[in-house]
Amino acid sequence: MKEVISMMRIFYVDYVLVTIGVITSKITFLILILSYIWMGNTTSTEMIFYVLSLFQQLTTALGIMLPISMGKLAMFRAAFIRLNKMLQAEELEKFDDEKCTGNAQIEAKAATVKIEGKEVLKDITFEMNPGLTIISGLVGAGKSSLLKLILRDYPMTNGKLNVIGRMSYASQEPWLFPSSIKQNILFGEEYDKARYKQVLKVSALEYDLSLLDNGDETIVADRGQNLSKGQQSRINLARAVYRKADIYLFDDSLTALDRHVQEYIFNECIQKFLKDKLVVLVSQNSKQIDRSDYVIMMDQGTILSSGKPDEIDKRKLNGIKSIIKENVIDDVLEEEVLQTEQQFTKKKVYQEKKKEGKVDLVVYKKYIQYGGGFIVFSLVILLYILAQSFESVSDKLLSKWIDLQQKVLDMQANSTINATVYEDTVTLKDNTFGMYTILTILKSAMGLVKYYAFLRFCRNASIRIHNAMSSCVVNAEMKFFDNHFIGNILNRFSYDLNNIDESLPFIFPMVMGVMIACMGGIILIATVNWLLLLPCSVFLAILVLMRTAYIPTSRSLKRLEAANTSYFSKKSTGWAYQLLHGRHNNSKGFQGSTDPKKRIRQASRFVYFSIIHA
Ligand SMILES: Nc1ncnc2c1ncn2[C@@H]1O[C@H](COP(=O)(O)OP(=O)(O)OP(=O)(O)O)[C@@H](O)[C@H]1O
Repeated sequence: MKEVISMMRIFYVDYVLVTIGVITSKITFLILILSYIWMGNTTSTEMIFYVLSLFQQLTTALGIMLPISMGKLAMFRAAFIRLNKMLQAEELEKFDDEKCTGNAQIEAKAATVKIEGKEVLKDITFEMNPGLTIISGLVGAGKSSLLKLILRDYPMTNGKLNVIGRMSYASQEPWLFPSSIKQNILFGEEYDKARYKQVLKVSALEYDLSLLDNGDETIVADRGQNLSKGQQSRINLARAVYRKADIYLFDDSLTALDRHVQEYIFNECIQKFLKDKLVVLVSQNSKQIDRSDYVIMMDQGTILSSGKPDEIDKRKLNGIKSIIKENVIDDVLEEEVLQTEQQFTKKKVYQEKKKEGKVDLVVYKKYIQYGGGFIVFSLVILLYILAQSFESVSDKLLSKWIDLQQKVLDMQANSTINATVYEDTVTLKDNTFGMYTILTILKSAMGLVKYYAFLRFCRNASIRIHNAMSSCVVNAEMKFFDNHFIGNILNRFSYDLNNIDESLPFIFPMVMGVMIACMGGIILIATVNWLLLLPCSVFLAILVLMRTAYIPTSRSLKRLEAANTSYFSKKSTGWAYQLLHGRHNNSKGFQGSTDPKKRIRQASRFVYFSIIHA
């Protein structure tokens, strides 16, 4: 609500500037003509209206565009300052990991990490070389923190860390973004068909994808709701494996999988596919520990013991083993995974669709109701009609006054003219001018009043729509959030509300102004010479024809853009996650130019602007 009020203030300032510009230009025109006549020049109605039409063009540039540009300049300044502040923000330490080096090593010496005053890692010393290193330990021992230290996500307070080689990381919580499964795996990396197929195989995804109608083109819903936990984990893992790297860091990536799948991935992926790489796996599985090359056991942020599996302190290993999930738990998990996997093809998720045809009348009706109702809306329209009547009558009076002025000048030149007739003409001329001046002031005041009334109407509508939407979303059943992408919901609050809050108050008065001005113009023309209505109706017919071609096209393009914008809104939530957890992958992530939704959105936007200017 505060935002809407602030935005409306900007509009008020914009419109006051524009109205002042328009009023000033009208008064300037009046002074210009007066000065011209008072200097003894003769005029005619044709000439005055010709000058008026030229003056109106000047008014557009100086009275409308200039004040608006000044307002936009202020907005540009504010945006520029904010952007600059963001660009000047402190950066994380950079390290070049663009290319694989072919050799890999991680070495830490007395590394300590302190977060918010707490020592998360203490005096960590190790050396990891190609082969499988398993980090094990109790819950909260510091395993994930150690991976984050290697990724340089956690800053070191003491000690040294040296990482050689390109890294790839799979987080403990599977992270998926709303796009196809394929895009989730590629994550901006080049598509290599052979490697991709191989990765699907070693990540045990081939069978799952064969169950889906669209295979790997199936869209992943928000938080991967249409996938089982196991499938999410495997896609998360496949993404890390697909990336060509020297070092692979897997944070508890296999735990959510059933026993057989765990074993399959451990054998096929970790032990075979990545056999020459430096692989770090967080695991508490004793079988995996036994088959690793190097083990680091952690407790309370320190390394309890490290070395080859048969070298490490068995007593400590036994302590760890006791908390390892037993097969009984694995079996329960397996059953759960199977159940969810059976459901997975049945789940229906709402898909954004482009609407067709005209906007329903009920939409306009609702908007008017939110703005204050039909009576308020009629009053606003009445103000517009009143302002236009003043405008038309003042134009008429102007032409009458010019004719009378000319008549008076002619009478002054002709000495035989009757004095009473002369005086009557002068009085009529002065009265006409008086009326014209009053109407010019009135129409200027009416211009301000009508804009203010309209903006208040729009502001009320915006606030009420916003409140109604918020209350609907807040009170919605959980099912609503399960079936709708968060991006769709966000899109309603950002893109769509933005159109209502910002575009409508600007465009609607313009449309009404032009419509009523056209009607006023036609009436004025009819009062001068009704025969002029004939060419007028030809132009009107051409305009209506152009409108019938333009409106459906622009409406359709706007809908296309909106339908594809939701996709970006939902990705933006992924972006935040990527910033937190995927930064180290240095991935191009969502920038992939192959994204069809992105292309459709950009193309529809471009065509829309092109047809507006055409
Ligand atoms: N960003 C952080 N801010 C504050 N404390 C943190 C942060 N990261 C980790 N810690 C703390 O450090 C300790 C180790 O956490 P970490 O997640 O590394 O443990 P873990 O061994 O991976 O646990 P789990 O097996 O449950 O994943 C915990 O006590 C945790 O609260």
